[in-house]
Amino acid sequence: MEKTFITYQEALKILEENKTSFPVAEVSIHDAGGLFLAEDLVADRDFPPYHRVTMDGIAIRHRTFENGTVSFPIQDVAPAGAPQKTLQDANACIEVMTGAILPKDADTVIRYEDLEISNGSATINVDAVTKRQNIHFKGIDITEETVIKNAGERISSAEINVAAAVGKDTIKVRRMPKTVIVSSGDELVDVHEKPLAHQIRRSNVYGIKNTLKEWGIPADLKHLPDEKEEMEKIISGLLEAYDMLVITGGVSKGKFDFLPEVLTKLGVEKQFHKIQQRPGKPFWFGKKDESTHIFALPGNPVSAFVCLYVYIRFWLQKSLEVVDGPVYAKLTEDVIFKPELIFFTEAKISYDQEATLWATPVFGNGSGDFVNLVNTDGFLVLPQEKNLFKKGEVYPFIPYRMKL
Ligand SMILES: Nc1nc2c(c(=O)[nH]1)N[C@H]1C(S)=C(S)[C@@H](COP(=O)(O)OP(=O)(O)OC[C@H]3O[C@@H](n4cnc5c(N)ncnc54)[C@H](O)[C@@H]3O)O[C@H]1N2
Ligand code: MOO
Repeated sequence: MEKTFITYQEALKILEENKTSFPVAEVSIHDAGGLFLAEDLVADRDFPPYHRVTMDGIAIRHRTFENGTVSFPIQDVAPAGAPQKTLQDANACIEVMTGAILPKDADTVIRYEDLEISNGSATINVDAVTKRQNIHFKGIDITEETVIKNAGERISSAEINVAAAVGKDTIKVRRMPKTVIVSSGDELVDVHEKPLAHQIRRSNVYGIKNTLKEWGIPADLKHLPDEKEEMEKIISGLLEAYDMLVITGGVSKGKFDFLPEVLTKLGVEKQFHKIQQRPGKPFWFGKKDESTHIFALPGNPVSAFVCLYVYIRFWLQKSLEVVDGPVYAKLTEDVIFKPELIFFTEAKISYDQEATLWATPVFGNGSGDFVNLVNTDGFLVLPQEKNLFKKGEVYPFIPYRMKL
């Protein structure tokens, strides 16, 4: 019976065929972290832009030292932030500070720790002084007009540093989809409410919202009742207002699982419904007018989590043209899984001293047991074609936890 559902690979193929491209927006450097570059970051000058002194001390001409001079009268002081000085006399020195421009006609810097300073002279008290030491030479890191980071890459703090250094107070980025996360089900009350005996809090959407935030996508939250007309009215408005709808619950076979029917009625074209997998089988994906993408995740929190990290992440990566190879981990123990489904196993990871990543399955009580997610780090992808997965075998691993 499962065969009427599509496979994991087929689902990925359909998602890729339905990738979109996000428009370009210009944002302040303060808000660009985590977003994707829509322009190259280019060096506006050499890095470093001048011969930069890297130690506090004196600058000399090395030839003079080579010829036997160890005491140098101090001609001047060059602080960081002052225009370049010139070493007027080859037998003299200039005191230089870290970050200063190397004085003209000097070629070597000796740090204060290797000097004796008295009566306006610096005496070198070490034998070894290498020509050009303690200087970060102009353009050695990168030269003017070189692309430092290509468009398409994600902006981390390292790219923010570079953007600031090249004078970009605004950065062109991909504008992420305007997103709403929608819960459904009359058993759900909001986080600040006290649930009655037959109710639970709608926890799911808060976790999904946080994940999307980590991916650079702020999202609004909405709730749908299990009532067809009301559901239709609300979703119709959301389809107008948002680029991406992430809905949880109401996609299975229950008497109140109206969602697929309502979406179809509102002109959303179904691309697939149900995948040969556990958990997350009832996952539904569709789009409206090429512009609005709708991901209806199963209500069970672990299933929703799996579909978010496996499929929504994949669709976003394809839409942003992110190239991201899989992470692999080794099983610490045998796993037997009989159903002919791909199995996304909750697992905890650890590294051993050979730098091998190990994954230990931590089985909770099914896809409703979201407390178990607190004890794990991601999902091990155990393929459909096998039933026995042996200790030491390597499988793709999809992490959901960032480790510092
Ligand atoms: N006869 C069948 N029943 C079910 C099937 C099936 O194939 N045939 N599939 C099962 C599977 S697998 C899943 S997964 C669930 C998915 O059902 P729905 O997507 O319709 O989700 P709901 O029924 O609305 O909710 C399931 C479960 O999750 C809780 N939930 C829902 N939303 C939230 C939320 N925002 N925060 C926390 N918890 C939430 C809800 O209370 C239910 O307990 O269907 C199986 N049934
Ligand atoms: O496969 Mo459904 O996704 O529980 O548990």
